[in-house]
Amino acid sequence: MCNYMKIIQRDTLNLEMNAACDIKFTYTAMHGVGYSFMIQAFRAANFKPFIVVEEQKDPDPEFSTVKFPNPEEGKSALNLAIETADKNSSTVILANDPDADRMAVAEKQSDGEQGWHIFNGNELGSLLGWWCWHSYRERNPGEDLNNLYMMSSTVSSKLIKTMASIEGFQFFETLTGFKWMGNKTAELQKEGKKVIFAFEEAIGFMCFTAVLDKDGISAAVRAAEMVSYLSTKGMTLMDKLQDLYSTYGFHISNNSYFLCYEQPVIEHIFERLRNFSGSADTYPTSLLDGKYEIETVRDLTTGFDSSQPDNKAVLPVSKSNQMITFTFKNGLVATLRTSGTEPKVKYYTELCASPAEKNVEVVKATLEEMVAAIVEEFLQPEENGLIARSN
Ligand SMILES: O=P(O)(O)O[C@H]1O[C@H](CO)[C@@H](O)[C@H]1O
Repeated sequence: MCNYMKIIQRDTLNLEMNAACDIKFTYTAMHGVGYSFMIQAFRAANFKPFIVVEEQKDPDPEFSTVKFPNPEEGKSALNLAIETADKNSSTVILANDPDADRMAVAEKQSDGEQGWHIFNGNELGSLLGWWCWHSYRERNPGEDLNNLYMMSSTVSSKLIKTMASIEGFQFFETLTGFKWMGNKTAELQKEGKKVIFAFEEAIGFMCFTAVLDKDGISAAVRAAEMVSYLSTKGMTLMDKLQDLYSTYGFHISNNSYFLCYEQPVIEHIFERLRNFSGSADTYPTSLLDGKYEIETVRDLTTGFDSSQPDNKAVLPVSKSNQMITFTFKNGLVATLRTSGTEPKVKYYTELCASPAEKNVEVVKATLEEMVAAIVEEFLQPEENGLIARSN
């Protein structure tokens, strides 16, 4: 067994439990490189072989069976995996992107009418973060939590931050992109600290430290192990997610983007927000005519951060990337930024509710209303000719 697979095995909490697991997993490599590694990794963690999506198991530069070979782009990328799973009475799908550094999970819901739930990156980050915390604690009970870290990018869900504040371990936030989290992990390790999990909403996960980067193979094995564990408790992934919400409060996100190929238009959008009342650093102060008030603004293009005593942002500033975060009084955090890799203006929003709020529909309705207003008032898609995401 190669060293990487030995680490996968070492990080496995319970080999006997996995051997006894009777949940059927379906796996797709999305026409990429993951298949042979997943076979080995499943074996290393003592799982029975998974069902593979035959048409997508080998590298194919044409990605012949999918419109976008990116499990992050929504349901259509998983159509064939869902068909395969249904044919084989399999209830959990594990999917890598073609270079197998990211991972998606779908679960068949027990209420047949609900069909398959494809977990978004924030939901998976919350679940995998919990699993890494749970398995680490099982193996290291009573260990000093001052040296134990999880991290996520600043545009990802804050559920593991809430978890850290309640459970007592440490949380660190970085800029978008795994280089920040990988480097921070290496830095913390040099100081003798332990990092057990890092993630970003773009379905990138570092479960323990087999690789100091996002890694779709180890993440898929850890997800399977979490499913295996939960099944011994009569629970599904969805049940566990609801359980996390009831402990830590609903953390509901809504992320999307517009395409924009005109650099001056992008600059106009962000400059308008920076000069909202006609002079510099006068950002919007509310949404919907004062209905939702903004508490603080952080602009990582200029370095302004009204939440800091000296108004200076803590995270690194880059003049060549547009990125503004608005924190609202009701707990919504919204970031607008330009992608570093594609012609997109992205928005990331999350409403973190208190555990006392038990009605998710209330949270969802508020989030929906606020996101619609952020898009209309801040991005102004019609005036700016932004191209809506197609799905
Ligand atoms: O938004 P851009 O800069 O394109 O970055 C994207 O590229 C990375 C892909 O995993 C993630 O960090 C994602 O957010």
